[in-house]
Amino acid sequence: MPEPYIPEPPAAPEPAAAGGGAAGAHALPGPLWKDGPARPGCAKVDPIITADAVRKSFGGLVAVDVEHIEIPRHAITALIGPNGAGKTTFFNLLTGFDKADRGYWEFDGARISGVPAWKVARRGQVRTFQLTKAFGGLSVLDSMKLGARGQLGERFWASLVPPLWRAQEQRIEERALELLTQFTLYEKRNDLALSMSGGQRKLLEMARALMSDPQLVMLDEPMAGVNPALTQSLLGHIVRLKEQGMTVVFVEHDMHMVQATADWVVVMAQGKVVAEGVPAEVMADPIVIDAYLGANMDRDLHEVVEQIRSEYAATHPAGGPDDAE
Ligand SMILES: Nc1ncnc2c1ncn2[C@@H]1O[C@H](COP(=O)(O)OP(=O)(O)OP(=O)(O)O)[C@@H](O)[C@H]1O
Repeated sequence: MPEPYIPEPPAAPEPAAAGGGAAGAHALPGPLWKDGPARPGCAKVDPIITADAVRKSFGGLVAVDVEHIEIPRHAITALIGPNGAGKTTFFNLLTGFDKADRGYWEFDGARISGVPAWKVARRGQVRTFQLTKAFGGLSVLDSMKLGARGQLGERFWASLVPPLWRAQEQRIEERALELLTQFTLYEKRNDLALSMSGGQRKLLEMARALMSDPQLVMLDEPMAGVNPALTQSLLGHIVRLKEQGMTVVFVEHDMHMVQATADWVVVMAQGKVVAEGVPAEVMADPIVIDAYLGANMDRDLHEVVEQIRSEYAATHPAGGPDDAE
């Protein structure tokens, strides 16, 4: 289980780099944002998502209240924040899995607010879930095939022309096997998906999301409940998605993972975006530290860390027993 992290200001944070990115191995070609210092809602050079006045409440509780946000294209953005900050709810809204009270958002220049999840996915924006979805009694390969977009075989006219759907079926199977190989799950292709470890199911979910050749992949706590060996492998896969030209947004509690992977960090607290920027600067931001510690600043830090750890453990059961790959 990943441990929650209380950010500590680094001794000398790096100034905003021209590339705006984190790990040098996969540096970006140019800055991600425009006009002055990074701040909540700052304009991006090339946003893939733009959202305005997004609000969602549950009874009297305002879970999400985001004024304006832009997600940079071809970058890895980490969405962080304390438990209950509204991260998953915001994911659900952007991907059409939940309905906002109000708000407008665009994906790749076209409105997708109010668009249902399956249509959002068809347009090229897919997501995975914090707790891996049930795969029913399907084999690994069959659950991959279900992730394919626009299967001709499902269409009436195509069903009248068997060669058409056969060709489509074959392409889908080839793509599934290719992705299973990439995600080191090829040997498991005929196993029941349910028989796999929690970490392997996370890999399968990520691989399945790619069956529709998305432009944007949103991962909700991809590393939660995953053992350290598989965590490294998942990190590698996330970085590779960007190298393959995709944009990635992921929710993560472990700041070491965020620093190792993200080019950009968005911090939510109490439903709002309270900070944005490159990882080193965001971690040093007193607003971020305050968001994590809240009203606990006067308490012993170890005591606070232990409390947050136990709260996190109680609300985030492991996804299942983990095997190494
Ligand atoms: N279906 C729901 N019904 C009622 N309240 C909800 C519902 N979903 C979320 N909430 C509440 O909305 C707030 C934001 O929850 P959300 O799960 O989005 O936060 P989060 O930042 O993803 O938290 P975590 O890091 O613990 O997963 C919380 O107070 C939560 O209890």
